[in-house]
Amino acid sequence: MSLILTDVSLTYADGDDRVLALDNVTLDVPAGTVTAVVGPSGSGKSSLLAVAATLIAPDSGTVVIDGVATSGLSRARLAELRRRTIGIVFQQSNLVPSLTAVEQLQVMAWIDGRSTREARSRAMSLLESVGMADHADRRPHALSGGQRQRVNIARALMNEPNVLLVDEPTSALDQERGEEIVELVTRLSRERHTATVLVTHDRSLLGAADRVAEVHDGRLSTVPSPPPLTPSLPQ
Ligand SMILES: Nc1ncnc2c1ncn2[C@@H]1O[C@H](COP(=O)(O)OP(=O)(O)OP(=O)(O)O)[C@@H](O)[C@H]1O
Repeated sequence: MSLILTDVSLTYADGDDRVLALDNVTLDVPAGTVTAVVGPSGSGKSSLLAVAATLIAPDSGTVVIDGVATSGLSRARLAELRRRTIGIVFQQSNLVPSLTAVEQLQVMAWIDGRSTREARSRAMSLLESVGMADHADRRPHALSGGQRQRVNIARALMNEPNVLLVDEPTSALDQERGEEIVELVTRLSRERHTATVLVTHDRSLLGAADRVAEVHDGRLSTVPSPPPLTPSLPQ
């Protein structure tokens, strides 16, 4: 299944004027692939993610998720679609301070009305797949920025979404941790067949993405992917 945006335009009210945030954007993200979206501040990256997440309805154009056209759906139906189909990793870690890593994930299943035992075993297996099984009982304050981001990513996958939207996952991390997070997102997207969009301002992190799309003043263009990063040789 996939995420398809076709001719999407979005404006925001700005006093008596309107700001054009997305200008006829078309993007097709197949299952199991990662499209990285890069662009300068204010170019429309967050707007693109918000439209893909069905959090903002575009002025025109269509968003089709898993074959479902989202325009005209009720708020309740959109909320259900988001819960079941879309995993979102926000730029700011929004883990609950009082919950352990495994509980952060379990909450997602509780909201979805699933059984506690099944939720715990799925949460543990996801933490394992992001390299955090040993830290399952730690609360956010006892985790590093990169570890918190791993828990965020695992949590976004808890309800087995077909679409994964990741907003600037590396902004609080150094280069090496940033690369690890992008590689992790790519591996998980392939393993779990998610159609993934990853927004970043840092082009040097994009070696792992299948495709890079560049956004400027709300217009999107696909650019050739950079070659994979090669490890530097010892001196
Ligand atoms: N709620 C809003 N009301 C009015 N204008 C907005 C609103 N949100 C965003 N904009 C404008 O829309 C344009 C696109 O903003 P957006 O946040 O999508 O860019 P961005 O590429 O994500 O930026 P950044 O990298 O700084 O987060 C900008 O000109 C911004 O000022």
